[in-house]
Amino acid sequence: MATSKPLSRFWEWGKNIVCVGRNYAEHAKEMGSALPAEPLFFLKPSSAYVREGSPILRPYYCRNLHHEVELGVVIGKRARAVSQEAAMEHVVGYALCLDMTARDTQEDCKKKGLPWTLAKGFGSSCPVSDFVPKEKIPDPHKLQIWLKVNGKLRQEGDTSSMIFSIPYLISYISEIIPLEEGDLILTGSPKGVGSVEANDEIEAGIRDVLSMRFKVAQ
Ligand SMILES: O=C([O-])CC(=O)C(=O)O
Ligand SMILES: [Mg+2]
Repeated sequence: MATSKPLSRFWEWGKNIVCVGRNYAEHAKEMGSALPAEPLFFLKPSSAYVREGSPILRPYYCRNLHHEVELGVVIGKRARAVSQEAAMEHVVGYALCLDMTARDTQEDCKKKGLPWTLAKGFGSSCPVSDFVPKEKIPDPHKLQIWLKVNGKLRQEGDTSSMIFSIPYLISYISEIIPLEEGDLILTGSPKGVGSVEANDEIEAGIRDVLSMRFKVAQ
């Protein structure tokens, strides 16, 4: 049974990967997008996970693969229409995640009014770090997340700049999508997203907590 596995291996049995978009004003601005009045979200399949040691694969139809570094929130207890006040009781921990995006495909989908699945949901579109238990992060809204490509800093953001807080996101999403143990919420990317090529090395981290490395392959 899935739930008998230790939580530190959530990516092996996590079901839903819910990704929040435009949750940092400066990233919405760099994309030329309006600020959302309510959270915008989309899904990745659970087969999108990649762990360190395996490469991020660029889908064959993509010519502009972008990195987005995001704080991931791991759900530890089923959440259905939970209040903001109760939301954090449903969190068991965190992970650092990359929302890998076929940016050219996404632009095309936006123009045609099509869903973002091809742009956001391909295999290996969700690299994840080790699981970090909730106790290790006293305040998830006071974290600095960063990302380097080939040693050069590209993204640096503070989770205090999120437009919608983690309790708000859990409450809002759980009214629409029942969240289950092992599900992961990606909380959106700060500014500085950009392209990666085959053989590039992405390093990303949560300052004072963890870092991770991934190679990009064709
Ligand atoms: O593709 C986008 O810009 C939306 C998104 O995922 C984010 O803001 O993290
Ligand atoms: Mg994103």
